[in-house]
Amino acid sequence: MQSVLDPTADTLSIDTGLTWRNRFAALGPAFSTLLSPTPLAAPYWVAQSADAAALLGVDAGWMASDAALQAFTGNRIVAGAAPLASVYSGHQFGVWAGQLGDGRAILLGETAGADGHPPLEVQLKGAGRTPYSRMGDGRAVLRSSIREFLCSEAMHGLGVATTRALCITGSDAPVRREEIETASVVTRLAPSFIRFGHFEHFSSREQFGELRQLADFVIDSFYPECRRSKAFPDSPYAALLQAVSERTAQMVARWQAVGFCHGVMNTDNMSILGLTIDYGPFQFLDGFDPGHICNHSDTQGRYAFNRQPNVAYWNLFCLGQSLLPLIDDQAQALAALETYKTLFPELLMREMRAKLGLPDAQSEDAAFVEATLQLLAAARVDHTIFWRRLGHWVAGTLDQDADAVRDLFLDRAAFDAWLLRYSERLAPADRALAGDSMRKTNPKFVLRNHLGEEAIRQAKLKDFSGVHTLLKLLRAPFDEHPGYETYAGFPPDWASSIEISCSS
Ligand SMILES: Nc1ncnc2c1ncn2[C@@H]1O[C@H](COP(=O)(O)OP(=O)(O)OP(=O)(O)O)[C@@H](O)[C@H]1O
Ligand SMILES: [Mg+2]
Repeated sequence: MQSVLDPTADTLSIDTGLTWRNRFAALGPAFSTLLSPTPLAAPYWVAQSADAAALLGVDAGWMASDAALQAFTGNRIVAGAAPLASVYSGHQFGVWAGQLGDGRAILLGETAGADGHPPLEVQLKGAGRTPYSRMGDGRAVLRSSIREFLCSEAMHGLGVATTRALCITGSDAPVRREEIETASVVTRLAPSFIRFGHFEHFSSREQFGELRQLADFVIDSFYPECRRSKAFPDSPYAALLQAVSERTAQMVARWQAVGFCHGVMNTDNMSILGLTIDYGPFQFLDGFDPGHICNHSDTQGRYAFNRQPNVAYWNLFCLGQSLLPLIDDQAQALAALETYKTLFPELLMREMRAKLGLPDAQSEDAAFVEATLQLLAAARVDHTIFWRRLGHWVAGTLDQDADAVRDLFLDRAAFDAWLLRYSERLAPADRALAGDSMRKTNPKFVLRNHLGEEAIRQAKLKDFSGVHTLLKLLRAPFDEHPGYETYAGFPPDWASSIEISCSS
């Protein structure tokens, strides 16, 4: 679908200073539709991530220009880019949904990368209708775009594999959701935006030539070691399934450790590179509730916090099924998937040991971690605050007698019994060292719903300072940031009534 550009606008293409190579576009028309974004009236800047700009290698001065604003809103053609919408399918809430595709995210293209900057795909989310928009309007609203922008950069700050966000622009153009809101575009970056759903698409249609082409592209571009796999010397595709299982295990283990609930783990929202993708109804846990459901539309709780590890396996299984025509041996596919089942618990245990500052691995650690989580769950103790305060107690810098941690629990006796057990386990550790490493894995700042809501409320009034402040804190969430204590505090009472649904 070729959009009609504003005839009064300067239609000369914009030079971003980047070199483009657009490999996904070169896969051919079975994979995507070439099209231009649909311009938005009178765009304005909401925020930019200087870190993401530095990663991409785009000039900081140029990012301040009107040309950048127009380019990243999709209002002007970018020289050298080959914009497109890709086709994928997927399972949504456990049910086969058939064809989906980029209904509102338009891939500008892929940079060639140079001088220490990796090649990256640049994608505009909310840039207009595509052949895959179905009933949708191709737009994203300011509210959800701010959440996506901030959470992308927050997750990177937390050390979670994720798509990145370069910038966010807004327009007063109205967008109808439950109420009339305004349009926004988030520019996302990733080495690739290919999802499990891309594979499911071609497999389900028995387009095995395209399936192989896609798998070869992913292997040669991102997993070249799969051609030399020791475990699967005869099948690079089984090796690919294993490699994706590993990356997914790493991603989900880190989610669980930081208390991140994704909310829509459909197979079309699972990255083939193991990146967190699609920040919709996500939530960081406030009080620790293992069964927490963050997506108001998820009535069955399929994507509850403690179900995420199993859902990831279910999704990998779908990917495995879609790769079967290439692997051609069910036992090999199952063996590749088995990697997730063995690796995930190991990685999660490693994360939990780090959170606890344990100096080594012992056989009773699993039971101790379980007891710790039960203690937190029983009192719905604030997840982020507990771990952060624990680190301070271990380091002995603040809170020598653990009062600040104890205060989080109603059942003081249960806490003291736990603390005794913990102290014994910690005894051989260098406390200063342990406390220091705990504060490098247990963040002080996470993007809690109420913090996002407050920044969104201001942004709707054209005050973007709340977004900028959150970005400053969340890009470095382990730092103390003196003066910003309120952003690290307990959620207000109204936070529990925030309802985040799929509407975005
Ligand atoms: N407003 C919209 N207009 C057109 N298509 C949409 C819209 N909202 C969602 N879709 C499409 O519906 C499908 C599922 O949406 P989902 O919420 O998972 O993705 P998304 O948030 O749009 O984007 P992404 O997964 O790229 O972050 C996708 O094909 C998506 O492109
Ligand atoms: Mg999606």
